[in-house]
Amino acid sequence: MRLLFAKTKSFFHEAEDILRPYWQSAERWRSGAIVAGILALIGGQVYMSVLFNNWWKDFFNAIQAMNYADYIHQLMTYALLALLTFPLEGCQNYFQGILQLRWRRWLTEDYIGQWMFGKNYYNVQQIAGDVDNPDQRIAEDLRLVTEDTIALIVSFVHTSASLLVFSSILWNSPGTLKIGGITIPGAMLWLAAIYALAGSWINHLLGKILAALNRRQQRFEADYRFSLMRVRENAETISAYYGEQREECGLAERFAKIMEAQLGIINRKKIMDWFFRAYFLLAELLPYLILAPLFIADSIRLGDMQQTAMAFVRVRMSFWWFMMNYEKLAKWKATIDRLIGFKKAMAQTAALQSGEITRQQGPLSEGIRIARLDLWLPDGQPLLQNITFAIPPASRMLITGPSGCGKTTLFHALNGMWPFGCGSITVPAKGRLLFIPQKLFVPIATLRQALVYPDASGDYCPDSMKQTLAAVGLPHLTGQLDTEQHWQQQLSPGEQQRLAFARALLIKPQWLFLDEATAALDEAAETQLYQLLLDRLPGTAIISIAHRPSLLRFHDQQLELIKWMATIG
Ligand SMILES: Nc1ncnc2c1ncn2[C@@H]1O[C@H](COP(=O)(O)OP(=O)(O)OP(=O)(O)O)[C@@H](O)[C@H]1O
Repeated sequence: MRLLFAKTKSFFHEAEDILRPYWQSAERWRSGAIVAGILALIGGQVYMSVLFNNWWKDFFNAIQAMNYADYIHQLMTYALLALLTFPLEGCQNYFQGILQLRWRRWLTEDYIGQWMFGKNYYNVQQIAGDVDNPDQRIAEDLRLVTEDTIALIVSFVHTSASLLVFSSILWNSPGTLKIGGITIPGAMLWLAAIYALAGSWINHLLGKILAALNRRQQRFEADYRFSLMRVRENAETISAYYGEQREECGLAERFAKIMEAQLGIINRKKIMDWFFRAYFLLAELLPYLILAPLFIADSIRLGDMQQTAMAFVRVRMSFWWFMMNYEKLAKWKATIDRLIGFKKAMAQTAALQSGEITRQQGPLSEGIRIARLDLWLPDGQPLLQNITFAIPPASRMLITGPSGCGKTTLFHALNGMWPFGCGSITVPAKGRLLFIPQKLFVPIATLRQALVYPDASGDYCPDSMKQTLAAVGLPHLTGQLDTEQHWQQQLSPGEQQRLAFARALLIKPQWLFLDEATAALDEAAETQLYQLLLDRLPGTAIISIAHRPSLLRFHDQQLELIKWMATIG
């Protein structure tokens, strides 16, 4: 029990970290006003339900007295009450929706910011742990957490207010219970409370596994969606390998996991439904077991019996809140758990970034300097050791070495993307570094935007874009600057590499890092593109990773890496 209490306390503490920041943001006053509006509407609804409760008494008393005029009068009153009630709930739903929208927008901006900050979106993939599908956490979990938190709190407040009001009605109700000759005061209230709380507890025991089952299912759903997306993204390669059967098997395996998780949830819900049905059937009858004998003995009037029975239902339903919302609470907890995982992963990656590789800024004239740099794999195994070299402005360096020795990782370290290691990297405070990675990224956008990614296309002159495209061997694309396409799928790997050179020529960085940037091109094209770089960017330092010795003539230094150390030639 103590363990359960400690666990619950720590969960709510962590949940507070997810939910509180919005209510401390600049939006808190506006949203606070919306919350005040919702509370006022809830108050109005509870007040109306008390009026309705009184109406039931008067209505049945009119029937019992066989008073037709009063009966008609009660019907008119009902119509009036109904007219007043309708807008209250509609307005409350509207305000709830607006509040959810604002909260979700704020959280989404905050989470996207955290994800993008300090290359977290990349670094998070390097660390082990519970960091699956961050995209789902941002897109779906933030929607769910805002929707469900508001819905649960609003319904809890509504229920508590109803409980308070109807408890007092029930406490003063005429239903009495005698045990051993002793009259129990507020017997109907006790009965409603005990029955509902006992039911809620049994329901909790039956359903406590649901949170874990829901979490598992959400994870499998996200994995499945991601696999489908990968098939779409890599359609060409899969098709070239005739990989359909393998993909079908993979998708079927992932889908089977969803089925299995879903079945677990269905089975658990089935047991809970059986219990719920039996519980509900008895609950309907319960107030009349006490009130009907009193009515038959002529101790109470029909209207009093109906009013008490209605109040009994309201109190029972209020105590039942936990049971009614069990599944929603389980889903809400699963969502919060996933967001806590996301936050922890972001904190973990932020801690990695402040690792043992020191990055500092230096004067432009001294260029980039690397001193006593060791690089490790994420599990701590050494990759490269004691690397010291400098890249002066406008110099040309070729980095070679056997596959897997750590060339790309060295680039990642220079780019601030590899936190595992120690030593120091000094980068000039001024002057732009541009990295052209092995796997080029071409956004789904207009060619104009794709060409100068990540810069804004409006900063570049269309004529120079066209001229550069023609110079790198893509003259057929000059007329398509405003065409929006999935360029990565449409362009051949060689064309994508030409596009990367065009990007470098337009952006004109002071330091240009090329990671096997001509691997998909023939030697003639490679020569032409490198010559273009030397001619058009004479002030740019070019650092290339390549396997082909033919590139040596475009560079004046060679850094040869072998696993665990480096030699400069
Ligand atoms: N996130 C990671 N987790 C574990 N190991 C990694 C990770 N990233 C890279 N490695 C490993 O580090 C080693 C160096 O990889 P890197 O890509 O730097 O090699 P490379 O010299 O550029 O190879 P190539 O010439 O084939 O491109 C490889 O053995 C690779 O498997």
